Amino acid sequence: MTVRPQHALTARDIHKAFGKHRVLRGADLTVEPGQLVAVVGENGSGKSTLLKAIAGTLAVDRGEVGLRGELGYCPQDPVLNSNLTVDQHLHYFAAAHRLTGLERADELVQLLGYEKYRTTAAGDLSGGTRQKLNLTLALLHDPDVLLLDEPYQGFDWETYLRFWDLVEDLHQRDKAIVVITHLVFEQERFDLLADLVDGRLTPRSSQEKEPSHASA
Ligand SMILES: Nc1ncnc2c1ncn2[C@@H]1O[C@H](COP(=O)(O)OP(=O)(O)OP(=O)(O)O)[C@@H](O)[C@H]1O
Repeated sequence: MTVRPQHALTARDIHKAFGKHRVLRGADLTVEPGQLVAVVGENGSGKSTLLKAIAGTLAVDRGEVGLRGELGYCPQDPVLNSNLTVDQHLHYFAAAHRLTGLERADELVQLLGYEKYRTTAAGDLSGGTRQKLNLTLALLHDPDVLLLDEPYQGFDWETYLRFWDLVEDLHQRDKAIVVITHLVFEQERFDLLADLVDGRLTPRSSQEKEPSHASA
């Protein structure tokens, strides 16, 4: 008997208004393990609101979210403690995830190229380096479902390329990944592009790709 695997992520009929401003008006998204999805849309269309809703950091007015496995969420604005060093952040987050070692953290710090700032307080880091730490913290526990809100902001070109290598590695390892991006020229990287327009997501077929097995 073939058992259909559960989706990694499902968001159904998500509604969110701020006062009279109805930002999300029935957004649906389904992502399978091993699928890389881009959420695109104009400034203010509600992309960050959608990711916050899926991550559970923002209460929705209506709708349901289902996640399978562990979640890693990289918000647009780094949530860091200015007084703590990079290493302290890594230790605290590792402890919170009950990790026994810092191997993955070391790997990510090296890959993103900011080893020399490990003893620097987050408040003294540049914007790009803060973002590197933000991304490292989201990936530290090797989550199954990843929500990345414009994760490469402030990255130099070298780091930007390494970031996409990292995403490709996660993609190959069957992680379900949702990335908010404005970079339309990156669209060939994705299995699915979903346009957020008028509070709803519409899938966009990406060029000559194989038909996708997930849908927005
Ligand atoms: N806490 C809030 N209170 C009131 N309005 C909000 C709040 N958060 C977001 N909004 C409004 O909701 C709309 C969608 O914002 P959101 O940040 O989700 O858009 P976005 O698509 O991520 O934009 P960008 O591409 O500029 O990052 C905007 O008009 C924004 O001003």
